[in-house]
Amino acid sequence: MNDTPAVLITGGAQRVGLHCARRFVEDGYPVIITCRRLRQEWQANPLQGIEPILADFSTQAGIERLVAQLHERGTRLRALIHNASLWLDDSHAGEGFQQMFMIHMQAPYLLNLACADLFPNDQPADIIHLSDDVTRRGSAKHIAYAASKSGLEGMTRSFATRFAPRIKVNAIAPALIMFNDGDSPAYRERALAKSALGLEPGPEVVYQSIRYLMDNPYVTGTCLELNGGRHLK
Ligand SMILES: NC(=O)C1=CN([C@@H]2O[C@H](COP(=O)(O)OP(=O)(O)OC[C@H]3O[C@@H](n4cnc5c(N)ncnc54)[C@H](OP(=O)(O)O)[C@@H]3O)[C@@H](O)[C@H]2O)C=CC1
Ligand SMILES: Nc1nc2c(c(=O)[nH]1)N=C([C@H](O)[C@@H](O)CO)CN2
Repeated sequence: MNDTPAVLITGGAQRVGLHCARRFVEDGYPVIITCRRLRQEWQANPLQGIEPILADFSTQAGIERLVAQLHERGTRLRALIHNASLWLDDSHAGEGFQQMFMIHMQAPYLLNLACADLFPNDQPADIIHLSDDVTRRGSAKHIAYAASKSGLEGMTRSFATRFAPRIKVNAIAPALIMFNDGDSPAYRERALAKSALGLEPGPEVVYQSIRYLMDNPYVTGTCLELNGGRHLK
């Protein structure tokens, strides 16, 4: 059995998380991802080097089940990457707020507290929170989403203080990384125009940012901007 500590990516079954999971495998890391459902396509094309664990963070019990599973199987962690996310607008009102609080704040909070002991003491250790550039200015249409991501960024500093010097804790605040299939041409044009660089970079820039934070021993308690110069517009 490979006893190299694993990289755990929550919500890693698609898009940014799955890209990063595959890149970590290419770079020699064992990878665990969480997802709420296994993908049909994995029957014909199994995930190489990536172990999926079913986990739903919409309830505290679901989060605690993941904690128990990781301890029961003796998981050792190199990095815990909180990628799982719901991007809901405010038409979802209180239910949406509750769900995004659970996924963007409660799950990282409980997992960080309960899984800190899974990091070996004598090796580099990282926790990385995936936030959003929207925390910089807020969002008129995603108030609850922005609030929950702001809370996640605040926890970055708190956990960095609590876990230093053993575990580094940082956040990444991306702006547009990759569109969703249903995004209209008009929406895409508007989104691209919001940044100085005006591009849809794709998920590799997130992997590069994660590796920067993991490979640099002198960075903790920070939030790395990854926004194409949106703050310049
Ligand atoms: N894409 C972009 O342009 C941007 C992304 N970001 C951030 O980067 C990260 C990755 O983005 P992206 O790949 O688009 O994310 P997705 O919207 O594709 O969501 C990632 C995963 O989150 C998981 N998830 C959702 N709800 C729950 C839940 N209740 N319990 C457990 N897991 C859940 C889903 O897993 P499953 O499908 O298995 O249920 C989903 O696959 C996110 O944190 C996002 O907020 C920030 C700015 C821009
Ligand atoms: N969980 C998600 N969060 C976000 C997504 C997404 O697809 N899933 N997408 C965005 C947008 O790209 C936005 O940054 C630009 O329109 C934000 N967060």
